Amino acid sequence: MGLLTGGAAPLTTSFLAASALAAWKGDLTNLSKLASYSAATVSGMFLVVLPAYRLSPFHGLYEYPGPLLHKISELPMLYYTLRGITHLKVRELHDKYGRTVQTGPNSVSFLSPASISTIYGSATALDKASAYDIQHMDGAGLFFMKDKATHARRRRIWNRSFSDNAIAGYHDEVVQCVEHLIRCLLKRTADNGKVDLVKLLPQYSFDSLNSVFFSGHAFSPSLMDSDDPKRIVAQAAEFFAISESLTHIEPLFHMTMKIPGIGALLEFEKISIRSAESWLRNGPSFADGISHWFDTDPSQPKLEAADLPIEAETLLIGGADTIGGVSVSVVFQLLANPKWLAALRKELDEQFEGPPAGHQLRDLDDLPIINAVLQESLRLGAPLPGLPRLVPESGTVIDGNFLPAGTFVSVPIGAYHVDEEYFPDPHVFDPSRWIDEGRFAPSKHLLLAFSAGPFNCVGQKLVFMQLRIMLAMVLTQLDITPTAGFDAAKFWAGVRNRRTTTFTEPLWVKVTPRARK
Ligand code: HEM
Repeated sequence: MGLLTGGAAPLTTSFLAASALAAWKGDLTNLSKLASYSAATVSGMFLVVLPAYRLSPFHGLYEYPGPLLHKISELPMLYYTLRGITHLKVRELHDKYGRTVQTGPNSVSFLSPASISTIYGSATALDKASAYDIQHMDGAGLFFMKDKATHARRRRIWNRSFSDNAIAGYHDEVVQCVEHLIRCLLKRTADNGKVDLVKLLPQYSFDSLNSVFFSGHAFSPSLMDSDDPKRIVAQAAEFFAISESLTHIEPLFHMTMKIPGIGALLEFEKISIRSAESWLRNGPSFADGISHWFDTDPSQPKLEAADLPIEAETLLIGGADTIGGVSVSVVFQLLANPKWLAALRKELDEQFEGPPAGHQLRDLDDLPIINAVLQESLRLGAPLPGLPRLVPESGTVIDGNFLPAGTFVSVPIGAYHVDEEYFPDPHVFDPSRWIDEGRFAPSKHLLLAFSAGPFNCVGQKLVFMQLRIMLAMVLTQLDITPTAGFDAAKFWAGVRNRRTTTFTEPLWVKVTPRARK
């Protein structure tokens, strides 16, 4: 991960000190000489010695295939991340070098179900890598916890918000938010003749999370009404993108955070702190998501109030930014694949006569097409990239390869999801790959969008519930037509991924009340 890692840090330091001192020869009268010898030595170190070491048989990853530039420096991966194209570039690396590729001086990427099981799976899961230290808020948050025992204790608290009962309790809030979305889609179309889904759907997603988890106390007014003048959606995405990029220059992270101007990018941390304080001040107005963490049952572990800000940050990014991006992807896929839009509408029309009443929306779990459409959209548009894990002291064997202690390993989600061997015709949007004998079959293939094992996504049931309700209500009540000039290939080529999915192209549509035949 880091520029100085790759097993070379001790070697680097000793070499540096020894060569600068040797050149200086103890001449106390000329300290500036020491400075210039040191500068020359540091440059030599970075330009010659470190790369030579990283390419040498003394380096633990010598045997691993990968491009020379990646073997000597983390900079290529940093560059791809800054451009939001890591998922595409890592796929290209695997196409060229095979199922195992060295992507950085100390990082190896694997592409196989067996490696998923070794790296992330329950029994053998490796620890989270130091990339998870890239945050500087006070308090301890689930997402950033690396120690498995501490993590498991906090996870028990979070799990309470995602029990079947808890999720059923969010149903009315979710329905009300989609009703609000529908009004907003119609109003923006009426006002401007069209509406940009890239802008509106993430606003909807933040509003929905605010209602469901914060009883609406995180921010006010709603982003769909205000059009987000404080740029909450954009700031969350920028925050996520910066964190992802900094994982490649991790040793410089804390230094970077002190640079004037960079701190302003952490405005999102302040939003999270204010959201937590507001919830604590006002309290829940129903059994909202956060209220489950402060359960009054004395036998249950509770969250410390001091940890709420960092957990609020996880909620706003992990729970809202993700669903926002996936909502755009799923609607885009339906517009780009009218055959599947028609199939989904048919399924919904057969299930409901007219727009479904709120209570009817509780029974969408068994409908094959709506669930398969979501699963397929998550395959092609998974928001999170590779999730780095750390090889323990003893080293480990993955796919028959020995990895030395301290190596960062991962399975790149985007590259895995378009692997021909596991997903034939991988770039084709084909929900039928998730349907078996007329039923939704999520385990027909291995989807990695929510990761696997002890650190997997705690919110996945809520994701499906929320997106199913959105699709069912919107498609039974509205007609959505792309505006003239809709270019599916161009839109999809503009998808960028840096832990957050962003879109360089707008998705303009016209929305009208549905004309029923
Ligand atoms: C489409 C939507 C979502 C996707 C694709 C997604 C994906 C993921 C993935 C891949 C991870 C593992 C991250 C890692 O190991 O670094 C994760 C973790 C997590 N997700 Fe999600 N997520 C989504 C929505 C949500 C929602 C709605 C919530 C909460 C409201 C949520 C809360 C979390 C939390 C708290 C973690 C950390 C879990 C742990 O360490 O135990 N996510 N998510």
